[in-house]
Amino acid sequence: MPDPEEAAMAQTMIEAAEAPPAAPLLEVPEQRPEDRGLPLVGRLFEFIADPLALMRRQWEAYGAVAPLKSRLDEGVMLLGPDACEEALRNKDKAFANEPAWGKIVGPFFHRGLMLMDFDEHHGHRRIMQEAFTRDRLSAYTERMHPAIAEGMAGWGTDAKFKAYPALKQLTLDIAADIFMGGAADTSRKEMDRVNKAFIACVQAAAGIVRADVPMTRWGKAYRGRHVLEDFLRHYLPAKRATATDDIFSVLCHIETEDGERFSDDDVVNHMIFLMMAAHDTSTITTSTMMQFLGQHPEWQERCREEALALGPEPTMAELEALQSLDLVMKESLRLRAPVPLLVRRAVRDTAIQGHRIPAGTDVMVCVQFSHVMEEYWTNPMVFDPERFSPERREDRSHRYAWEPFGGGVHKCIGLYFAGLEVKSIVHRLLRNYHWTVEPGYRAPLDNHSLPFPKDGQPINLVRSGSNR
Ligand code: HEM
Repeated sequence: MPDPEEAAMAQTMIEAAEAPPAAPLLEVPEQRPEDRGLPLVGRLFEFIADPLALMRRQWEAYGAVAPLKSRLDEGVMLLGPDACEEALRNKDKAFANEPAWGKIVGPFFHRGLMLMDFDEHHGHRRIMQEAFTRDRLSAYTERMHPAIAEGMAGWGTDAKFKAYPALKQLTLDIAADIFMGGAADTSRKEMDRVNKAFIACVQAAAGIVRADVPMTRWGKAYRGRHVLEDFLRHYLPAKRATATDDIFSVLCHIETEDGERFSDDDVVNHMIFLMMAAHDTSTITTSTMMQFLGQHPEWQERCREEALALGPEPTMAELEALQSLDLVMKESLRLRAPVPLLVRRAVRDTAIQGHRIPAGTDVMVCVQFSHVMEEYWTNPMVFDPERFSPERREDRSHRYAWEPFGGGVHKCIGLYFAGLEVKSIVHRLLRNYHWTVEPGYRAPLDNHSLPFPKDGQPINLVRSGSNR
C-alpha cells in the first residue's frame, strides 16, 4: 500500500510540473505627479476630507492596486473585494499587523490582540475566544440591559438632541459595567479622568506629530495610557481573586483546554485594546442606525413593531431574531463602515492581484470602497436594508463585498458582542422614543480616526414611553 501522504505529495508535484508557468508579476502602477499630494503627509488631508472620494479616485486612476506614496511612506491602496480578500486571507503570511497598526495606534494599544502576529496572535486569540463563547455573551447581554436603562434614563424630549455624544457616553457607561464590572474605588471625578485618558488614546491615531510632545495628540495619549494602566492595575488583584462575569474578570480567569492563561500584563494590554475596539465602533454603528431610522420612518415603525413584541430586556436569542433591526444594522455598517480601512505591512515579498508587493510596503485594505461598488450592489449609495434579505442577499455577490468586521485570522472577535450591544440599545430606544432626522441630512464626518459626525448628529427626539 503506498503511503497516502507520499502519494498526495507526488500528485502535487505532478500537478505543479503540468501547471502553465506563472505569469510574470506586474509592477504597481507609477504614481502620477498630480497624485503626490503634500510634502511629508502626501494625501493625508485628502483622506481626512473624504476617504471614499479618495478611494474612488484611486480606483479610477489605477485599479485594484493603487500607489499611495509620500516622502515618508511607500504605500499601496487595495481596492475592490478581490484585492482586499487576498490581503486579509494572507495565504503566504506575508502581511503583518503590528508594524502597520503599530505606526498608527501602536504606543497606546501595544500588545492588543490586533497588534499581534502569526503564532503569538494565534495563541492569544485562542485564549481570548473563551471570553466570547455563547454562554458568556448571554451573560453580558443580561448585564447590558440595566446599564442601558440607567444610561438612557436622563434622555428626554429634545428637538435638537445630539445623538452622537449621548450614545458615546452611553457606550462608555455600558463599558464601565460590562468590561470593568464597575469601579467601586473610583470617584465620578476620577472616572471622568479615566474616560478622558481613554479618549486621548483613541484620538492619537490622527496625530501628525508622532512623538511624546506635550499638548499634541500623541503627548496626551502617552499620559492617557499611563492613567489607564494605573487604573486597571489597581483593580487587578481583586479581579484575579474573585471570578465575576465582567470582561476584566473573565480575562483574568479564562484558560484554554491546554491550560494557557493570560499574564497580568496581558490582561491590562488586552483590556485597554478591547475597550478601544468596542467603544467607537459600536457608537458609530448605533448613531448611523439612528440617523437612517430617523430618515426612514417606515423602517423605524417596522423595527418598533418587532421591539414592542418583545419585553424590555430580550435574551440573546430574542435579539438575534429581530429581523428588521438586523437588516438595518447590516445596511448601516455597509454605508458607514466604522473601520473604513485596515492596514498591513508586507514583511516579505509577495503579490496581490498579480502585482509585485515588495517587503516593507504598507498596504491599505479599503473596506469602505467594496461596500459601495456598483459591480456588487444595486444603487449602492441608497439606504435599502432589504438588499440583505434572504430573497436578495446582495452581500453574497462576493465573499468580501461586505466586510465591516474584516476577514481572515484577525476578523473581529467582538462581532457578536457588537451586534448584541447595538441591538439592545436601539431596541430600548424604539420602545421609548420616536425620532426624525431631516431627509436631506448628511452627517459631516470627522475622519481623523474612525468616522464620527462632527455636528453631534442632531435629531428630533420625542419620548413616547417610560422605560418600557
Ligand atoms: C460594530 C462594531 C465593530 C466593528 C465594525 C469592528 C470592526 C473590526 C475590524 C474591521 C477588525 C479587524 C481589524 C484588522 O483586521 O486589522 C476588528 C478586530 C477586532 N475587534 Fe472589532 N469591531 C467592532 C466591535 C468590537 C467589539 C464590541 C469588540 C470587543 C468586545 C471588538 C474587538 C476586536 C478585537 C479584539 C479585534 C482584533 C482581533 C484580532 O486581531 O484577532 N470589536 N474589529
